[in-house]
Amino acid sequence: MKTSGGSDAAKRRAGESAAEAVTDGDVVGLGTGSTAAHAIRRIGDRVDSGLDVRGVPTSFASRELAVDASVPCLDLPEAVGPDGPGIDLAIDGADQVATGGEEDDALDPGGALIKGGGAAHAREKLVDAAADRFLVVADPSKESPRLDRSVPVEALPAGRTAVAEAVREAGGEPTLRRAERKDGPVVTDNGNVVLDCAFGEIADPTALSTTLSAVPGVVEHGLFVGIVDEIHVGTESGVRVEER
Ligand SMILES: O=C(CO)[C@H](O)[C@H](O)COP(=O)(O)O
Repeated sequence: MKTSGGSDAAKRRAGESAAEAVTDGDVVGLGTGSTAAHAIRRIGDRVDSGLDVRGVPTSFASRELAVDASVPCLDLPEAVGPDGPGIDLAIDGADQVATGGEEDDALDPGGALIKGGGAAHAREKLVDAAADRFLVVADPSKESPRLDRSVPVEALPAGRTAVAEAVREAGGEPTLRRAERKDGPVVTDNGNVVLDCAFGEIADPTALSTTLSAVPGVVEHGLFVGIVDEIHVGTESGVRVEER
């Protein structure tokens, strides 16, 4: 599994803290990445102790982890279809979490995220946005007043050059994500490619999100704006939980 950012102990504290928010009968969105993996394992321990939950995985990797941890799974269409139970909460990691700035700043990005370091952001956004509550799990290395990391943009393979051009027109510099242990690009669980797009400091995540979503050939991008309910930040000594 891809890992990034702070210590594994801090990630574990964050993941396990969010896993404690799961209650009997819940349907839980299961995020992707090394921090969300701790939450999945903890939910699995609680299932072994009798907790009744069903997980909705956000990726091939999170489904595999859930199966290993004995967490029963539902597909997203089953969960959110007309006869489905819905999703009570989702627990997912992030590559960067905006902590925000001045209270009177109309563009305060507090709670906005960049996701997609594991190229799973399209399904993650579907699941996280569909949940009644979305809990982010992170360590302090992910926090920043403003978002300034590259934004992953999942694009249809045939649209990659047109999408790259549109990103340049929007002020970004796109780089096709390459696989580490295979020749050629990373291919997502959906069969698409990923452009990592550097925009520098993102003053207005909402506006950039709208711009990127409107580009033909963009399947989904990694800016998550206005959907976070709680952020569980694991530290070396404990967990800080912030509501949004
Ligand atoms: O968005 C993601 C995958 O697409 C991950 O949640 C994000 O990359 C954080 O991963 P980690 O917890 O391993 O640092």
